[in-house]
Formats: sequence, C-alpha cells, structure tokens
Amino acid sequence: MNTEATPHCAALGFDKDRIRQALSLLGLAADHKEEAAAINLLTEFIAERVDKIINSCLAVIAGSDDFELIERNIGTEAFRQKWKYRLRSFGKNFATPGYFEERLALAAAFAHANIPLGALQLPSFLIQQSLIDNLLDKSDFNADKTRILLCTILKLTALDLYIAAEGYHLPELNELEEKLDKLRAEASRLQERTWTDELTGVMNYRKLMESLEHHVQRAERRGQERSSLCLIMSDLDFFKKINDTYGHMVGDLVLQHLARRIKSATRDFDMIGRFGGEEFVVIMADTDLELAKVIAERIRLGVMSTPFHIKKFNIHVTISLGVAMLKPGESRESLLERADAAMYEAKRRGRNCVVTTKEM
Ligand SMILES: Nc1nc2c(ncn2[C@@H]2O[C@H](COP(=O)(O)OP(=O)(O)OP(=O)(O)O)[C@@H](O)[C@H]2O)c(=O)[nH]1
Repeated sequence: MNTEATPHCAALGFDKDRIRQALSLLGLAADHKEEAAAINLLTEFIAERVDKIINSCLAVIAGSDDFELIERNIGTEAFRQKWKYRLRSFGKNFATPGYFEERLALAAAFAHANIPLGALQLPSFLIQQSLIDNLLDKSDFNADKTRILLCTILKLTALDLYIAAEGYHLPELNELEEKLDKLRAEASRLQERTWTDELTGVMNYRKLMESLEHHVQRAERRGQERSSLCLIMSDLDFFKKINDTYGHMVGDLVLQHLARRIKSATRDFDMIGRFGGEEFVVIMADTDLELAKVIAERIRLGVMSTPFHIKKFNIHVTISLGVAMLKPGESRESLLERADAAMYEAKRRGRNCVVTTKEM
C-alpha cells in the first residue's frame, strides 16, 4: 500500500489485511460478479440523482447547528462537491485503500471541526432510502435481481457508516492512547524518582525499607527451609578522613563509585539500597548465610582491589560488612539491627573485613 497517498489509512492502521477483514465482516467480496454488476447499475442510477440527494440532505440539516458548523468549517459548496464525488463513487472499487482513504479523510475533517458524526452519516442513509424507493418502482426487475441490488445497497451503506465511524473516532482514540502512554511514562519516571537515592542511583531509604518488609513477609510465608533471607550492612571505612582530605564533593563521587562497585559484585536479583550517609544495604532473597558471606567478601574485595580514580586522585577505599540471616518470626528492624551489630564488630576487628552474626 502506498502509505503516502493514503495517509489516513496508514495512521489508523487500515492496511490490506484490515480492509479485507472489514469487508469480509460485512459480507463484501471484491470479486463477486453479481455484486459488481449491481454496483454498475447503482452508479448509473446515482449519477442521475446526485443533486437531488444532496439537496435533500442539505434541506434536512439546513438551519441546524450542524449545518452552521459545516458552513463555517468545511463550506457548503465544498461539502456538496465532496458528497457528489462520494455518491458517484458509491461502491466503486470499494476494496481499495483509495476508497477507504477518501472516506476516512472526510470523517477526520468532520471530527476536527467538531461536526457530529450523524451529519456525516446522514447522506448515506438518504442515498440508501432513495435507492430502495426507486428500486421498488422498477417493475422490470425480477426478484433475484432486486434481492442482489438491495443486499448490495445495504452492505455498501453499512461500509460507509463503518468507515465514517472509524475515521471519526479512531484519531481521537489514538490521541488519547498517546496521551495515556505519555502519562504512564511520566508516572513511572516520577515513581522511579521517589524510590531512588539521587546521589547514587540505588534504592533510597524508604524504598529499601519497603522492599525489606516485602521480603521478610515473603520468607515468613514460604518458611525458612524454602526461602532464606540474608542482609548485608556495609559501611565505608574512615570516610570522614576522605571528606577532610579531598573535599565533600569528591566524597560524594566516592559514594557513587562505591554504589557501582557493590552493584557489580552482586547478582542481578540482589537489591541494593542506601541506608544512610555512607552505609549501603544488600537484600539477598533465597540466600543462606554461607553464600551471603561469600558475596559480602566479593563486595569487599571488589571495593579494595582497585583504588577509586576520581578527578586526578587515586583514592584507596575499604569497607566493613556485617551479614545476618532472618530468623523465624523476626522483624525487619531486628534483622537490620543484627546486621548492623555484625558490621560494628567488623569495624572493631580492624575494618576492611566481613563478620556474620554467627561469628560474633
Ligand atoms: N561527601 C559526603 N559525606 C557524607 C555523606 N553522608 C555522610 N557523610 C560523611 O561521612 C562521614 C562519616 O564519618 P564517621 O561516622 O565518623 O565514620 P568514618 O569516618 O567513616 O569512620 P568509620 O565508619 O568508623 O570507619 C561524616 O564525615 C559525614 O559527614 C554524603 O552524602 N556525602
């Protein structure tokens, strides 16, 4: 399909498949010989009555608010010409994108001008009425021919009404969908911001506590054998000295680097949060104390092995870590306190080491 020549079809998703689908729902087939013959007859018939049908259509809406809107936004003469074209082409090449395009475009113009859909559909009803009235007067048509003509008129009118409704409402729906997508994206960005520590990009205190509560309850529900939960509390060693030596801004960058080092030493599903100034917590679901200690060691080594290169400085950083595993029925506060106590024990033992609650 040439999407440039049929921009409304392209924008509203009327590709070949969708057109075929719509036609088959209405029982219209492009290769139906009797229908094609009926359309030829209709074309001849309509050509003689175009002006009469349009005049009666304008007479019905004359003086109404719809008429004023048409006059103001489309122009009565332009409306008359558009309808002349539409009536003359009623049913001609109905299975082509061009047929859909012309009708979708007019529907979009009506929607844009806030003219009610009814005013757009009215001529379709009038043409149907006029065709049927005249058909019944034709005594030379046999029952079969009359039936085919009647069916064709009804199906083509239904197609016109369907395209008009789609062209009228779909752009609005698409626009709403787009706005909704933007709002959703904005909401998730805002939510992300309320959950994230601005300096380091890991979870902030609020989100950390919320996640911890969630995991404590999950572990409680599933039972200790099936789901053990561990926590690492880590604290930068001699951070005051780093701040005093290099300045607070470099200190901030140290915290950013540290968060990245912790992240790269943990697994994808471990959750990292900033507990306070230079304290970071790692929540490890489905992890026992032994494995948690291995990961804590990996974090410690990951931090100390290479100095942090910040500005022109190479800053040697170490951290002390405490590891605790959730006991049955224990609260998140108690778990945090025990991990904190283990971390202080690591400080007491000379820093740059890992202590589990089991080793205290
Ligand atoms: N740059 C920077 N410094 C912070 C931030 N939050 C806390 N601090 C500093 O971190 C330092 C923590 O100092 P202390 O509690 O004495 O601990 P420490 O010097 O790391 O010593 P130990 O923990 O005992 O090894 C303080 O000087 C705080 O001002 C922050 O967001 N940015």
